[in-house]
Amino acid sequence: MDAEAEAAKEKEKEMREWCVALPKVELHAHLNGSVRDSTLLELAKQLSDKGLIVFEDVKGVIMKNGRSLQECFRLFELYHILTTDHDTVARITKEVVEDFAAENVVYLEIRTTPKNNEAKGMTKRSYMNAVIKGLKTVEAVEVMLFDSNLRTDKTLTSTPMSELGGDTRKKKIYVRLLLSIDRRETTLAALDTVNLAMELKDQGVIGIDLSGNPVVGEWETYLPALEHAKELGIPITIHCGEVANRKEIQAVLDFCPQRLGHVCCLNDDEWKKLKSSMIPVEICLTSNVMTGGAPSLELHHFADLYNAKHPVSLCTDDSGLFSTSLSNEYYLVASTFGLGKAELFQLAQDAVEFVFAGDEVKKSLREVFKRAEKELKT
Ligand SMILES: CNc1ncnc2c1ncn2[C@@H]1O[C@H](COP(=O)(O)O)[C@@H](O)[C@H]1O
Ligand SMILES: [Zn+2]
Repeated sequence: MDAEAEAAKEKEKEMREWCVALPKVELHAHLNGSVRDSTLLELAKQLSDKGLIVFEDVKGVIMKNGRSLQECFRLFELYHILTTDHDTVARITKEVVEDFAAENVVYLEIRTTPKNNEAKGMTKRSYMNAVIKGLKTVEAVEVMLFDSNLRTDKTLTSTPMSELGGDTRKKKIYVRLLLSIDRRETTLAALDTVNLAMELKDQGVIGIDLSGNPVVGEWETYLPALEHAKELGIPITIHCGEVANRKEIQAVLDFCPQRLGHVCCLNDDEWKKLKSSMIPVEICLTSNVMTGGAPSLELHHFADLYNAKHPVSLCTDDSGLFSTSLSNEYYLVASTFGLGKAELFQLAQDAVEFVFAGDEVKKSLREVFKRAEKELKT
């Protein structure tokens, strides 16, 4: 390798490490899309030992690189076969939190679809109990799940950055849950999910998401549930424009949720409407490029929104499925759009304002960033 290539490699390494050290806020992460490959393979092996699947076939699918949008939803079918029993749901939740905390995510909203599965004796409520149990078993890091943590925790605002960033002592991470309505669900099932979110609001659940295969289902089916959530004052985020469904994109923009995911296939009028709405957008670069929502990283609509000073927050969507991490998404923004460290820091910090958690949490997170600014060289 010549000296120039060597220097470029060194520079990339330094920037990647800086992106890991940067405190980050993750607002769009699906639980089952964020499972480690090693865990999926282990679960597949167990089912194969019981003769329920053929390990080699499943391994090929899990490790495959191609991830078209429709392939993703076929993969989720497989993931759900592997993960949907109470103990495994608790396990993957624990691991997902640990993985995000390990790369200095200081606030994490995990979204997941509560599932009924009669064969496993699972109801939407028992599925969520397993998720919450998983959060409580995290050991590698201190999970701040309740607002009451803030009253008992006097140390967070005075915790040195070194503790939040990869030191031997326990790091802290705020975790909140969003309940996803899957586009395959009926109106009644969607309403059940909203009611469950309300029941679990003292257990870390703070919002509702609409997701699932964008070529399936009708907006009118979920609307009563989304309106019910709005009436109850539950914050809502909606997957918008993963495919060019004009009628639905219009309806979503008119609905005015608190946040939007993706916004890939908007036409000029919808784009204008989005920008004047100032609704924060969860940007998922790798996911959009892999699934064809954006033609390439270079041509991703992040640049347009960022330059227009539209509120945006970088997110992973499905870090397991797309083999990415939030630090990698920040690195991609630096390497693709030329943002420097000061701009990346600002981008990470701005996301604090779009979290669904309350003012006390925001205040603590602002403190985290204030301290980090002094310690992280920008
Ligand atoms: C790639 N872009 C995407 N677009 C739409 N929905 C997506 C998604 N990625 C994930 N999901 C939604 O999240 C579920 C998996 O996590 P949970 O079982 O809920 O934890 C998927 O089944 C799908 O409904
Ligand atoms: Zn998503």
